[in-house]
Amino acid sequence: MGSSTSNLATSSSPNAMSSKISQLVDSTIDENFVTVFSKSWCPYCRRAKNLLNSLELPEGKNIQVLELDLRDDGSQIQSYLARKTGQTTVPNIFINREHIGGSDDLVDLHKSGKLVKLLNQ
Ligand SMILES: N[C@@H](CCC(=O)N[C@@H](CS)C(=O)NCC(=O)O)C(=O)O
Repeated sequence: MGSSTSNLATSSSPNAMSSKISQLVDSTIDENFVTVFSKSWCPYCRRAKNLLNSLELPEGKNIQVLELDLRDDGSQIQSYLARKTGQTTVPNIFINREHIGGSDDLVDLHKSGKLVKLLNQ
């Protein structure tokens, strides 16, 4: 599981900053099979990451985790995610570009058998 430590908190203008944040979030979701926007101390995030790590991913498919509390641009990413998905909490999970929701949504998907199908599509 990867974890990005770079950040975009620069001295750019607010508009340039927000466009960089949206590009970062959208390209991360596009370029990774699973993306988890997380916080390192969050128990729901831990549960989601543990569940995803316990499942086999097809060859070449990856999980990218961004720990928002460890980044200077974390609160801007969280605000953009709230606008994009309507979800204000972490974890905020995407699989194959599809917004899944949070930890409870992921666990429900797993219980119904749909998570394994989503991971193997
Ligand atoms: N039902 C949600 C609960 C998630 C939740 O409450 N996350 C907390 C952190 S553990 C949160 O995002 N709090 C607001 C924040 O950190 O900004 C889920 O299953 O994902």
